[in-house]
Amino acid sequence: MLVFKDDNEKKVFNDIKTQLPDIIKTKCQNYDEFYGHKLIRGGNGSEYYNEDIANKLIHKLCKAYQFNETEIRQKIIKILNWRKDFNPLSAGFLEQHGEEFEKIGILTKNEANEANKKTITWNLYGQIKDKSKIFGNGKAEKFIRYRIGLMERGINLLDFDNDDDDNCYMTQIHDYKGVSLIFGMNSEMKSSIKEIVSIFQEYYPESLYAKYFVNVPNILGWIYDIIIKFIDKKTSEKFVVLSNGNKLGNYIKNCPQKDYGGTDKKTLKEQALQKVRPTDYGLFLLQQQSTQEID
Ligand code: HEM
Repeated sequence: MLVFKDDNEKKVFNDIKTQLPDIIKTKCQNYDEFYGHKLIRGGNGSEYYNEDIANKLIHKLCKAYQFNETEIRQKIIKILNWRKDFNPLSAGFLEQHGEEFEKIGILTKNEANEANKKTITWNLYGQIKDKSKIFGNGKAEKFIRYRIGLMERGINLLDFDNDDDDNCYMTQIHDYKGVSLIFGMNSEMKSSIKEIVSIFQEYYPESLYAKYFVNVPNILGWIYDIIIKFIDKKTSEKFVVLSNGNKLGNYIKNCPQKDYGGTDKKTLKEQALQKVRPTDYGLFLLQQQSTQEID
């Protein structure tokens, strides 16, 4: 159910919903997909429109920008144009990113977990032994597409059609186990992190519930201090840093017992989802792109 604090919020939501077809037509190159779903009725792929889901996503956008109508309009234009140009659906479901990236990213979904901790993206960044393979010259762009691809697959595991709100945000975990204590940050690594963080902040509103950084050696606290400078307060309030990975079970009860101190006997690798399917509309758009490319 959509919750409005007052009549003004409801009015802003209704105004945005009414204006969306025109905004999308005149300012967004006709691109009407957000988080895998169709935001407006009619047009190409009209059979994929689901009003409940569209309402939920429009409500998310309103909430993200505190129901400020002008700001919501501007952000929608930015987000949809970015989605059209960057093509995160392709990064998530079509592109092959290479084994060196894939082995550090895991997605899990556990219905038994607490609300909005059911869908989890795990980033095993401590396993990066050779920084140059990920952040070396010219690699950064590939890494960014991989990371956004993982984000998109995570978004696809969320439920926007349920009445309850218990799986419409995701949780993310960074595991720095194994990280070298003399890990320096080269400029390419710093700028990649900065870019990913800014893409998440700008283009993935209301998607993150909580973010845990585990197995963080105290001696690397300076990295946190550098990165936190370019994170907005609304995002950083969701961060929890744990030097001991086994404490994660205090926050996510059913996470793997092994390494993370939860109750689930399955290891993280055993829990990892092998394949995530795009939404029907996402698949339709991807198929259309490949037909256009062949034409
Ligand atoms: C092994 C060295 C590290 C690597 C390769 C690494 C990698 C990354 C990457 C790629 C991101 C972009 C956001 C994402 O992928 O979700 C990121 C974000 C971040 N990292 Fe690390 N990191 C390292 C060490 C650390 C350490 C030691 C800390 C201390 C807690 C830290 C804290 C953060 C924070 C706070 C963010 C921002 C997250 C966000 O805005 O979503 N990182 N890191």
